[in-house]
Amino acid sequence: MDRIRIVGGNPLHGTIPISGAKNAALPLMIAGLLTPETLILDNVPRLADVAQLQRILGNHGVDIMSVGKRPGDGQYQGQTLQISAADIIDTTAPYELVSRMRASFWVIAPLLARMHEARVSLPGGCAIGTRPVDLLIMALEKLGASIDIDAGYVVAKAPGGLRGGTIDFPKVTVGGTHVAVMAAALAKGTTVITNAACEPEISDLADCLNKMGARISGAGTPRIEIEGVASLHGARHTVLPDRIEAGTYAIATAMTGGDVRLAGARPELLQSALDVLTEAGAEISSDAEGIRVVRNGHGIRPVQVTTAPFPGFPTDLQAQLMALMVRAQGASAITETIFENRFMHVQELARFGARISLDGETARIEGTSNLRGAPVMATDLRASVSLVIAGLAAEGETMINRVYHLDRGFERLEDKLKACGATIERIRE
Ligand SMILES: CC(=O)N[C@H]1[C@@H](OP(=O)(O)OP(=O)(O)OC[C@H]2O[C@@H](n3ccc(=O)[nH]c3=O)[C@H](O)[C@@H]2O)O[C@H](CO)[C@@H](O)[C@@H]1O
Ligand SMILES: C=C(OP(=O)(O)O)C(=O)O
Repeated sequence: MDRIRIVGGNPLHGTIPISGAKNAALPLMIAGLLTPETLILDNVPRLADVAQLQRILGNHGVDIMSVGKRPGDGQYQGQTLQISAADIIDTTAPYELVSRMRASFWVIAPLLARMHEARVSLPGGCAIGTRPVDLLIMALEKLGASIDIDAGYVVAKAPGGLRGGTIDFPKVTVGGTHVAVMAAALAKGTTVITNAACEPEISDLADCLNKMGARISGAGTPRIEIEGVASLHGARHTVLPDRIEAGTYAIATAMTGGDVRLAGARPELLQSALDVLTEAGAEISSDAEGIRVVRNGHGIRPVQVTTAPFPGFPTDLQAQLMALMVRAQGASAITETIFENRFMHVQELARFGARISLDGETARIEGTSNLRGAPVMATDLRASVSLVIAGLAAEGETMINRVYHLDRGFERLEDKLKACGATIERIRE
């Protein structure tokens, strides 16, 4: 299993190109199941999760062609995927494929909408909480599906096709909203979703579906209205930049000091995180090319932050912010409200000398300037990268084990950081 070795202490200087968003690319690829025509997606990141979803879609009979680099493309250019679901040959998504990734469960929506049946294993994904799918099931039931759980599989049927309905989510759910939007796109009649997730990845999915002939309005607000259509056609869409990757490198720069341009990042996608970083003492500016993060001279100020659905501070940046606060000049507090078990990084950060205590859903962090490199274990995707951030600032060597979590969500992480002066290498085993 690969490991990552870091020798900390170098400030970051340079430009980091921001990849297409994992959490947008996955639902967009799944949306390819909704049409027999070809969906072309540009700027798809080269990630383990994308490769895994290609296998899952392949199992349903989807033909996926990856167009490699063309002359003139930059070193970090995302790939173009041509997704053709002309014939869906299998409506089962098996445990062996689905258990590794949360988002793969969402294939249930297009399969049900187009084929009127689906049998999908209950999902896996990052171990950050129980992560039930009751609200996704509720949404499909509101659109007329009958659902049974059988031997670990969700078996969904809608013999006459789905019909529009009213879906009021009691809790904001990104996956629930993706599923409801995809299913409703091909349902007969109008669907209204209230308390919908407002994450930019929802708007990206809706934009793409509208290019495919769907009639969706209000995406990006808590009320989405969808007028179902009989069929969707092919389209071409560019995946939006990854706000979590951008936020991660912004935090890394604040952690080490330095001056980094995040090329292609869009500030409006992560304003709450940028505001927190400004409060912590980083200088942030942006222009048409991306975001610039600078921290020179002065230290890191402590902050009090609570995670919340978009536009609040994202839970997917909580671990990274905690790594930063480990080095703050004073005491900070971070409250996690989205997932009940998303503090797995706390015990690993302690190996660097971090002083963190947990009090229910709040972590209290006593900052220290004395971080020492250590052997650590990556536990989930964002926790893993928080260890990279700590390692970049710690004195001496850090060895991160189990980096396959990182490869799920960060494209060429070592290359991007090395280009900005970090001492970081992958040890392949
Ligand atoms: C692939 C992807 O895009 N993953 C993101 C997505 O995950 P995901 O879509 O799984 O997260 P949700 O927004 O659905 O989860 C939010 C909360 O709702 C709960 N819940 C969800 C569904 C359900 O049926 N019942 C239920 O109780 C969850 O346990 C959690 O406490 O949004 C999360 C919240 O921004 C991010 O951290 C993940 O990176
Ligand atoms: C939790 C994440 O991914 P998933 O929902 O796929 O587990 C994430 O992207 O941080």
